[in-house]
Amino acid sequence: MKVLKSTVYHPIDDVIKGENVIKSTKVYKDAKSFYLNDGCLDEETGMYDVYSYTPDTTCKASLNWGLTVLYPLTVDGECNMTRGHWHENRECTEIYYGISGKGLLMLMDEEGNTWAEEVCEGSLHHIDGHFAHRLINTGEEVMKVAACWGKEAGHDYAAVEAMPFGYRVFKDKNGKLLFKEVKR
Ligand SMILES: O=P(O)(O)OC[C@H]1O[C@](O)(CO)[C@@H](O)[C@@H]1O
Repeated sequence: MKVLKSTVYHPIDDVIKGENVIKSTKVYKDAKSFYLNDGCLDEETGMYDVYSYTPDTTCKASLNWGLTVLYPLTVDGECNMTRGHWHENRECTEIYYGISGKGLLMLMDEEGNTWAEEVCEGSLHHIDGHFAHRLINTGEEVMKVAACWGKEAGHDYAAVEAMPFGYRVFKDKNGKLLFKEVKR
């Protein structure tokens, strides 16, 4: 029997490396519209990195593997977060796996009801395809979260812009979290 080496590696304390892995970085100038106020950060500040491994296959139900690395920053007191999206294909679910750091997985249903799950090392999260999702780093360390989702899922950002998440998460000097309800 032929035994092959994997073409992709994801050491738990590192990032995904190998064939068909793409890294994208969101810098402040492209992320500032997500926040309530301008944090006056340098425009090129790296807010988060997303590594995506998309296997080379024609199978429609193929899965992607990803890693989000969210830096411990605040923007005028608001915790650093991903843009957030629904899947274009609401039948596609996603699983998140907390690797390190701590934060929240904010979820919102199609009526706008918003809640969150605590994300920490080892936490596993199933995201229903009908829920918008966003990661928020509420800690003092880099937050790393792995994800597995269907290649056919797509990203629907427009729906989140039309109906933003119901809360914003701020942190005071003592690290106490404050959840501010968004008026719609
Ligand atoms: O594009 P957004 O909303 O910033 O989200 C990035 C997220 O997208 C994914 O790559 C796939 O849903 C997640 O792993 C990651 O957290």
